[in-house]
Amino acid sequence: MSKNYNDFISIVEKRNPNEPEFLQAVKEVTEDLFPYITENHPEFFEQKILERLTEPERIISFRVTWLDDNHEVQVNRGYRVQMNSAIGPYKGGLRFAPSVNQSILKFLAFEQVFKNSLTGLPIGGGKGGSDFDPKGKSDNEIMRFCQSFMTELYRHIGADTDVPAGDIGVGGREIGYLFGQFKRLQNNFTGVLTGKGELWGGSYIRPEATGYGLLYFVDCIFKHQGKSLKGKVATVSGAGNVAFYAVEKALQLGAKVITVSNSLGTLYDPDGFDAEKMAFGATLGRSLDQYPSKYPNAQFFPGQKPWQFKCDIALPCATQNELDESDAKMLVANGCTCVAEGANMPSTAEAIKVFLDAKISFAPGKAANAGGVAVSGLEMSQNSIRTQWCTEEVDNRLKTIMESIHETCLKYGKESEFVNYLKGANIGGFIKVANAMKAQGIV
Ligand SMILES: NC(=O)C1=CN([C@@H]2O[C@H](COP(=O)(O)OP(=O)(O)OC[C@H]3O[C@@H](n4cnc5c(N)ncnc54)[C@H](O)[C@@H]3O)[C@@H](O)[C@H]2O)C=CC1
Ligand SMILES: O=C(O)CCC(=O)C(=O)O
Repeated sequence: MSKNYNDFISIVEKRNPNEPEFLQAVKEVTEDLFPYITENHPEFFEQKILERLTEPERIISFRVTWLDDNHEVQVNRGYRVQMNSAIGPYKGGLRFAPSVNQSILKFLAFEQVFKNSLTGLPIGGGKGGSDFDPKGKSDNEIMRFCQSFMTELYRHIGADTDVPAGDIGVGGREIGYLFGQFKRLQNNFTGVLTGKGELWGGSYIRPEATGYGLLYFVDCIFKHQGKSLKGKVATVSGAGNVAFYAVEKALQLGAKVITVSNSLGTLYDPDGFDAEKMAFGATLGRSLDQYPSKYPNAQFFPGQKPWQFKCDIALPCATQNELDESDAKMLVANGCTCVAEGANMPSTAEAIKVFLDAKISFAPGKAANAGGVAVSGLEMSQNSIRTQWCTEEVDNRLKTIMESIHETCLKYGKESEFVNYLKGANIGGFIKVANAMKAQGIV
């Protein structure tokens, strides 16, 4: 392998043309890994560990044909990117969104490898999904799509091979339809998916885990600085699974949350949300603009992002590249001291540079949002030993895992003036996978 970083990147660029998100994720990780390997593990260069890590073990792409409610034939494309299985079965969510393409799934699968390693659990990395748009579809259409998707995917996954879960556009309902079809095809009740219902093999706290875990991580950051979350003002983007439970836990920890958002715009409530307001917000679906009719101090800003509002903590929980350089500059100028990513790669490379230059606490998704996949890993364990742990047990384990990820980030990311959480997460996630690859030979 090339020991020159620019040569390495230009090879990856040539091998993956037209995949900007994947290249962005590779650069975000390998910029930290290259100097670390040079200094500590030059043997990884001979073994081409980085070149192997950036080449998926397998990519499956397939046609998904289904009938809509008007009896019209619809055709979508399905994918599963099986990125790396050095430390366990492939593990990672399925995304259903019209923007889904191979580049996005490869970036997500790549990130997942490091994230899953950071949890300390024996899970490899993968990701999948489809360009199917669930918005505006009936329940029956969603079910027919999920059944058709699984009719192809089932032959590539399994409890010890590859265990998908949810992501954008895939929640408990979709996991139910996917699981039902897998069971019908295989005549086999097995832990092949996580995020299952609590009555049929799911783990308590899985729906909450990503958002709760994010706040447990932020709590660690503040405690490490001898501070508390009490009274801190937080801005949140997104209004889905991750955002909702992030707001809930932030409120429980004493923070004041003033925004949520969706692709239509941002809802700003200067008085802060509370449990009752959140419950009302949850009834609105995508119509967040209806919220001020009940809480007139609030305002909906169509087409705008939450980062213009003064805050101590920013929690991007919507989607990739939703926070750019100008947003980052605004956050820093307004006194924000902590940005923790609930979404995967929500900050652009330029935004990250602004945060690192300003030496504020920047917690990348692979560390800060690892709580979701961690509880998925715990769901796999519960399925294997045919038991179900109570809510408190899972929540305690989640907290412990987030604390240990924070410790790993400190171990590899502590610099003289501040903690470089990005570097800490990149190196901490890499080391176990690289050593496992080395032990398993040239495969
Ligand atoms: N669900 C999980 O357990 C995990 C999810 N993530 C990541 O968290 C993010 C959110 O996922 P979920 O909450 O599960 O999905 P979701 O489908 O429940 O919610 C996504 C939310 O983001 C909003 N959104 C989408 N595009 C947007 C845009 N361009 N601008 C503003 N808002 C936009 C949607 O309106 C929706 O409110 C994704 O990046 C996902 O990969 C990361 C770890 C685990
Ligand atoms: O729970 C899982 O397996 C995957 C969660 C996920 O997709 C993610 O961490 O981005």
